[in-house]
Amino acid sequence: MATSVIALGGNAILEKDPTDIGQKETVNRAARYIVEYIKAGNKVAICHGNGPQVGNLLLQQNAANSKKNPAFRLDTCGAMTEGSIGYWIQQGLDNASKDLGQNIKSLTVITQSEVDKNDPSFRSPSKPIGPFYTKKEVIELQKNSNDMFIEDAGRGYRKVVPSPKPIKIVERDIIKDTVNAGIVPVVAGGGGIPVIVEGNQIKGVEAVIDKDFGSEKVAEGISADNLIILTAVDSVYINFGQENQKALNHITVAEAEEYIKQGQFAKGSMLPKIQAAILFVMDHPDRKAIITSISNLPNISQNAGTLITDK
Ligand SMILES: Nc1ncnc2c1ncn2[C@@H]1O[C@H](COP(=O)(O)OP(=O)(O)O)[C@@H](O)[C@H]1O
Ligand SMILES: NC(=O)OP(=O)(O)O
Repeated sequence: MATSVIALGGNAILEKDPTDIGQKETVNRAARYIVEYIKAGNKVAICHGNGPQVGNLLLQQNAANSKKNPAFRLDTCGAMTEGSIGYWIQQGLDNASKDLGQNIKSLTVITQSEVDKNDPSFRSPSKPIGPFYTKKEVIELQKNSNDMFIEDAGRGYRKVVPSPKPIKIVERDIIKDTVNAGIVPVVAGGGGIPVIVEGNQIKGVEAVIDKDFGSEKVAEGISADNLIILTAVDSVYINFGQENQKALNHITVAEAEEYIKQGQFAKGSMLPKIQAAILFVMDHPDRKAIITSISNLPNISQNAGTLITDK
């Protein structure tokens, strides 16, 4: 029985409809595919992104900010998205499981990821969160705030926040026990809540971890065979968005590194997925990383999506 970490992208969850109902519909669709995947004989841990969701939540917090009802900080907002998206995924799995005659049990682990307080990303925000804006809207927004924005993979501008690399998952042992007990854990949402360790104390920090790196850490921690990253595109492309774009069916670590050098993968979107895939499969000929869309999950055994292997 193979063990897979399946990571659902935040933008893939909030593809069109930003309401909770709309996002739940996408999650329900994904949950059905995941239940089918488990039914076919796979053990699974589920991770998810939170970029759009945590950014939107922060906007809601700030819009209502007052002395009596102060806005929460980013680490707490991250925890809130682990709860809300975990709830959507658990409910989706429960309902799909009943529909498909399975007895799948799942549970959400509010997960913390330890980061280095000196991580260079604290000085150089790079993680896009929240909605996409036009250049004109950004100029307006910057009149009243110090927020930083970047252009995100040809889709518009987004606010960026620090995104330190996860060093280790605080709850890694319990996650492994859960998988071994045959329960599907929903873990490391948004890459895990970023925390630093001071002495024997853990403390939240204001940042958003890239869920691709968080998922990779989970995959390492549970000795997974496969890291499956589900996003809004069916495949990874070279010359993405241009007339001559070409889908990549299978690449090795060496080829992926060459494409990175050529700048083929956008920072903050496709690049971390490829980097996480490389980290996972490098020097592990038995491991596979697959990047594809949610709707392609049923087709990955027929070579859908982009497969990344060591050699
Ligand atoms: N080379 C590339 N191949 C495919 N997609 C790319 C590439 N470069 C950038 N992208 C963009 O990256 C997006 C995936 O990143 P992102 O939206 O951050 O993912 P997530 O679903 O994890 O939130 C794709 O939907 C696509 O718009
Ligand atoms: N935290 C995170 O990486 O979220 P996305 O997958 O939504 O970018």
